[in-house]
Amino acid sequence: MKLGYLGPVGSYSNILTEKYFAHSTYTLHPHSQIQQLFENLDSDAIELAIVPIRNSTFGEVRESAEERAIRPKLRKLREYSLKVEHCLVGRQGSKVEDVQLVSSHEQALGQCREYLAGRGIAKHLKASSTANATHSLSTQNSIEGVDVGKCASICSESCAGLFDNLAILDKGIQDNKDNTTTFYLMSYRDIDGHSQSPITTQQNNLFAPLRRSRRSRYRRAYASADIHLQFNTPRVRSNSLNRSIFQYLYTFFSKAEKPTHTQPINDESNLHKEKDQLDEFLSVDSSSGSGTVKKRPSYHDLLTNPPKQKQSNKTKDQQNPFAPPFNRRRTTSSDGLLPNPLPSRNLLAVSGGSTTTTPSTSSSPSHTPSIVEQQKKLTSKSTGVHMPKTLVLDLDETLIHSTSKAPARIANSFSLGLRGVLQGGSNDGGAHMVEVVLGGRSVLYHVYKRPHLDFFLKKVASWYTLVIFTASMQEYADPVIDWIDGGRGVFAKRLFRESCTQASNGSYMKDLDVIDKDNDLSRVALVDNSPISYSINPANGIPISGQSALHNGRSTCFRS
Ligand SMILES: O=C(O)C(=O)Cc1ccccc1
Repeated sequence: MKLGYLGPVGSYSNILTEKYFAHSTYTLHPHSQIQQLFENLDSDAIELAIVPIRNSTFGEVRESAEERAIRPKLRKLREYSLKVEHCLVGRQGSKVEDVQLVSSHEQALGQCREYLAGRGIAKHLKASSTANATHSLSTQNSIEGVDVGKCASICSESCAGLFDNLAILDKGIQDNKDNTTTFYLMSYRDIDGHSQSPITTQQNNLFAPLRRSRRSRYRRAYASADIHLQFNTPRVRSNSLNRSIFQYLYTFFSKAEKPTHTQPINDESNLHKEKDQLDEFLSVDSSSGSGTVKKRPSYHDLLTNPPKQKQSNKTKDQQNPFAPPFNRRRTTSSDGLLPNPLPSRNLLAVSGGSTTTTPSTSSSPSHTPSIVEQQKKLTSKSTGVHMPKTLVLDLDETLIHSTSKAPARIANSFSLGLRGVLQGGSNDGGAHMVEVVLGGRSVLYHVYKRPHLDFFLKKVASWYTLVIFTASMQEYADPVIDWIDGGRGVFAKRLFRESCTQASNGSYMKDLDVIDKDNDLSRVALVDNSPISYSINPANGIPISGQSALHNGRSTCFRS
């Protein structure tokens, strides 16, 4: 069987291919471009291809994602992991201090970014593979006008050993010592009788929004599989972290796939289920026609045509007669009405009845070790170069939806005096009840989790430091956060209304410097349904559709 890989000899794809396929069943065919691999699969010139998919440090392999995206019928048969250790390689006699230009595959450059920055190696040249870059270093006199004595490449140790005139200048230069690349074995065929349904369709829909220029290609390719795509690219200014979080959001479930180099992939249904969960989380509707991506509101849409509850020109607080002025914590308003503990909604104040104590602000049951503690442990092992990334999450309409109106079907039980019981955290009608006591009066909120919130939090908590930043009041938000945290300790920090900055029009903005003024903002992103929230740090914002928009007639959207 003909198996293609990204060559030439010495590339990481070659190392992996030799490791698993060096026997008589396969003839190995190096390719100089990832795109060629896919085209040869299309034309049947090769039956199988080893394709680099993603890296633990630098994320998705862009070309592979793009090529997979336009081939919904291509199947993943197996998955392999390769630990990747990079060397800086130069001509014999050259020194690290002299290197001005480094060439390699963009993945390798990305995986060594901090190393290169630390040594002032500023010129980076992308090559089709690590081995090709190294081959050029060996054979050319200058690269991009820089004398080859001042050039280097990044490749494996075994690749460096293939060239007599080259020497290893430094070893283990990847930023993350535990640097692993995942490869897929891909084919249009059923190999070894493993019948596979195409798995790429849904994932690919998720990649598709990333590249505007490729849309017509995607559209045509999908149309041939009777899948009709709609595109919507949220127009956010990006920094590398929110790009990577976008990538995560779009490819969430590819991370959930298990390494299967010894087993065929046969848990398709799980993969699809998990992907559906993400779609729902992101309000991508995969139920309306196979693989159709429902339009998510873009950044621009959100600014010009905000979700319903924000359509008025009035500020969040102006809309709400109960809202207190910013930065003035009080328990009663001057008009004697209850202050609004939430940032933006008109509330129905529920009065009367005996008041119960608001759950304590730090009442998370203690679990040892909590996710945050586990993460701290991991971080303390990491080098100073590897600072954790912080994912800041808005609360209302991003993670939860709440209302102070009793849903019709539970209104009766509510009036029968269930409140005392519910306050302890029971569910009724899918809602969790939170009683907020302000100024001696209480309001009961029905709080609904965004679908699959628990799964989402579990996943992101293992990758990022999580912070809740809400424009709601602490008295309301704390018990809600306690509930969604469920004693896991997923949130490292909680920031409330008093940490917001109020704009001249009264709306609340979230200045990310508040989290930690020494924090490097390139490592912080804020997921928020309201673009105003990240208007101080627009490059750090990740829009997400507001949950109440999802609520329209789709009660299943809010499950606990
Ligand atoms: O260029 C190579 O050697 C490849 O096979 C792609 C790649 C690059 C960097 C890490 C892993 C795979």
